Amino acid sequence: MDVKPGLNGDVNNEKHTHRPATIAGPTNPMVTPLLTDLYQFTMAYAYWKAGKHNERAVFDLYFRKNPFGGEYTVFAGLEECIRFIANFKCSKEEITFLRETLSPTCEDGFFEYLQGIDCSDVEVYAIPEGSVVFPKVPLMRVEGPVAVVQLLETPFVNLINYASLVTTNAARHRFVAGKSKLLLEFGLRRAQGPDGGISASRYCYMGGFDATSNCAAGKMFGIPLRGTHSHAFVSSFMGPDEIIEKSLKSHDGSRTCEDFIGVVQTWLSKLKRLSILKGVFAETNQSELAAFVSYALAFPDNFLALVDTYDVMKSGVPNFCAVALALNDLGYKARGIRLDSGDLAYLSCETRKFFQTVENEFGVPGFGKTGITASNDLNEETLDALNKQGHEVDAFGIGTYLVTCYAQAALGCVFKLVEINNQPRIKLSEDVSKVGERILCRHPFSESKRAYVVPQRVEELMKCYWTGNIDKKREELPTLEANRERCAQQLDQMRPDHMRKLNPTPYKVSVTAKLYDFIHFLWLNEAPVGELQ
Ligand SMILES: Nc1ncnc2c1ncn2[C@@H]1O[C@H](COP(=O)(O)OP(=O)(O)OP(=O)(O)O)[C@@H](O)[C@H]1O
Ligand SMILES: O=P(O)(O)OC[C@H]1O[C@H](OP(=O)(O)OP(=O)(O)O)[C@H](O)[C@@H]1O
Ligand SMILES: O=C(O)c1cccnc1
Ligand SMILES: [Mg+2]
Repeated sequence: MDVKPGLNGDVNNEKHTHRPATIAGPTNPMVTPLLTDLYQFTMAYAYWKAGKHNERAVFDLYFRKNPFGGEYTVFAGLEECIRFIANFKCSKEEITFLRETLSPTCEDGFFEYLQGIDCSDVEVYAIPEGSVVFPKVPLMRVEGPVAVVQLLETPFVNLINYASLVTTNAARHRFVAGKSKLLLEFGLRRAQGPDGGISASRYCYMGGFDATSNCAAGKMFGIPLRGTHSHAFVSSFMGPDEIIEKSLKSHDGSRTCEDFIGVVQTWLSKLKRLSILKGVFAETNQSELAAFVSYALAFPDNFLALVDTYDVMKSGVPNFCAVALALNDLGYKARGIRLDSGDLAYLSCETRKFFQTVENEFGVPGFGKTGITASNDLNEETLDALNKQGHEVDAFGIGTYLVTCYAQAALGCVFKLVEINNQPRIKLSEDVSKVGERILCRHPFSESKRAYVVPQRVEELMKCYWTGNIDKKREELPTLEANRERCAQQLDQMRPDHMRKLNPTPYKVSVTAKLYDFIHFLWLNEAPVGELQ
């Protein structure tokens, strides 16, 4: 089943002028100023009490290690951070709650201050969402009054962590599956709660999946919806006698077949009589056939059957072919089958042979190419194993391992203070070099590792996504589709040896000689010097 919702319902798809008057609030209404750790509020109070709350601070958000044993990560979740700060305001109820929660010694002035704060003094610079990023490289730089930015730590890390992790997981599944395969995200039932499910669908699409089974995500983000049917549907039928309404109009509407099930039975007999299929199957399960016929009558344009409820080769596939051939008589093209158990490599190859036999024996052009979808606890390893064995699967439906990020539970993003009141300063802007200008690139920590490089392309990674200063240029938030394209383009530029699953070649991020000197100066400055007695 294939449904392509319109792109309405997503504020992202609204046409923005240069500076939209408003940015919509967070997708999840649970994302409020209180969605933070208690210590952010206690620190905010202590900053305020010390008269430090308005000191200008800079925090960097980054992660220390690529997930899944890989050499790359896809950055995601930026839009939600911007939606959050664009609408940051403590409600009266939230202030009352904080007043009751924090120590009774906290002065009233603090709560008046809290009531008044928003993020108009905050600036956010970030790498565009959907970019391929690497450990220890700042993904976001958040500048503003220290007490306010401190409150943003937990929600920002929360919004980036899973988003980037699951986008990377999706990208990794796409890399193993190959570009030609259709990837369907089927994880909602196994996701970590409703937000986990919605986020998984959104970010798996960004990371390279083609569609989701999650209707809410389809509506909210315009992600194409796809689906088949379940075993319950098949086992709910007792036999063909249950089907009362047996007629089906032809695709062009010119005629009506009054006994569709009769035509299906005739095709099943013809299949049975084919000498080439002797020994492949005999009697098929009639309740399964009834289920397939019913689904075909309901969706003649989009007929897809789950064929493993009883026996794939002895029942499911022949039953599917009988229904598909009857639909073909009426000008419909069946979409295909889904395999959800057993040896998916073997069964997909056997099914393909069966389809090709039908095409050759009955002269139905294209029948051999009827779609084969596979599901059942798939992950990077099983996709890789299927590739190595050889298979005939066109589409993979992936749930549990994808959306729960089973192979690694968290990315481990951090949000660290790097500057307060201009101390210490890292003037990255001065480090921008020019194309053709030879520069020394250094390993950030290993002194002997360095190389001269002549840049072919110079690109400023960080852009300003949020500022209250109306004279400053602020990047518009790209659509999900644009982020998805960016992600695909960036992944395409990666060398395959950095992408492979087993022992990928380390991707080297160097620093300029100037930054190297600066890091080492700071480092040495902070390290205490011992005194030998
Ligand atoms: N050819 C294959 N090579 C490697 N892994 C495969 C292959 N075919 C299927 N798998 C994977 O093997 C696992 C099989 O799971 P399991 O042992 O539960 O089998 P099943 O067929 O689902 O059995 P059951 O019918 O009892 O649920 C799944 O993770 C599936 O993705
Ligand atoms: O296997 P996943 O990657 O999580 O993909 C989603 C699974 O969810 C559905 O069945 P469910 O697992 O609910 O029941 P089943 O195992 O009995 O088919 C579907 O048939 C898939 O097998
Ligand atoms: O549509 C499907 O086939 C589907 C959807 C969710 C989970 N498993 C399968
Ligand atoms: Mg299952």
